[in-house]
Amino acid sequence: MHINFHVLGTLANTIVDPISLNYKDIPNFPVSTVEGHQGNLVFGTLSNVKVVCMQGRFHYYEGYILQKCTAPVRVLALVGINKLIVTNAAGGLNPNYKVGDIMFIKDHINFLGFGGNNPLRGPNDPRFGARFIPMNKAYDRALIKNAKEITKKMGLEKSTHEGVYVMVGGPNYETIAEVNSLRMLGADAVGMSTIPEVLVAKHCAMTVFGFSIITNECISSYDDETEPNHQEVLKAINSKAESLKEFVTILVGNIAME
Ligand SMILES: O=P(O)(O)O[C@@H]1C[C@H](O)[C@@H](CO)O1
Ligand code: HPA
Repeated sequence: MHINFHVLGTLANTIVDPISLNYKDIPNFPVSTVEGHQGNLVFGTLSNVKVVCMQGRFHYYEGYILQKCTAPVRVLALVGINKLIVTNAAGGLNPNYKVGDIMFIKDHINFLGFGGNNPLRGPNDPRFGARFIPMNKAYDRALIKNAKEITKKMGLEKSTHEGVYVMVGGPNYETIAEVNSLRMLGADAVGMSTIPEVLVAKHCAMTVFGFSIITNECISSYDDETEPNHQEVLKAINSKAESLKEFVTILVGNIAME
């Protein structure tokens, strides 16, 4: 199983018998350039399950093409990973979402993909998967159900949602008109990542579970004086790190028992 715990890099510290490889020491691997993304691939066990954890991911806005951003997912497939947990920091578009809430991703809107910017663009490599792939069942329903049961037992029910994630290119945060249009499209949370990795994971038939940590409430009024910033994003993530580590550890154990 692979856990993409880029933002909660501290999860990697709970991995038993860790073997950590710095991205710069892996041939042709991209390197993380974003604050909070540490840049290690950590192998070990969690809940007695063999896992690989990515401490740091790659974004289109860093200048990498999407094929490069998602290359690690294919590396993981080649080392035998068939289940992927993806996480991200996201702005809350849904007015009911508060900072620190968790949103299980039930679906996504691939804004970059609408124009054809897709990591699967180009000649298809049939060793990984088919040319045309369905995405209507991208996020595993059984794992969402399982995750809901865990957060309920942890007393997090009221701060947990199930919603639609939309990816924009970044690195700027959204204008007010953009926030309002993304809401109209039916998105609940907005971020700058995750979807390319999910596309590549689905191409090679991985089971995917994803969740967003709501790090800021998107600003939708011209009267609002506040501005989003990366420090508040990091602060919100850090404040949730312990409970999310517990959540992921239980989820991994449950998946292994299935
Ligand atoms: O890497 P993710 O998508 O989790 O983090 C979001 C998007 C940007 O990298 C950053 C903006 O604050 O947070
Ligand atoms: N917009 C886009 N990406 C983000 C945000 C946001 O408000 N917060 C964290 N990542």
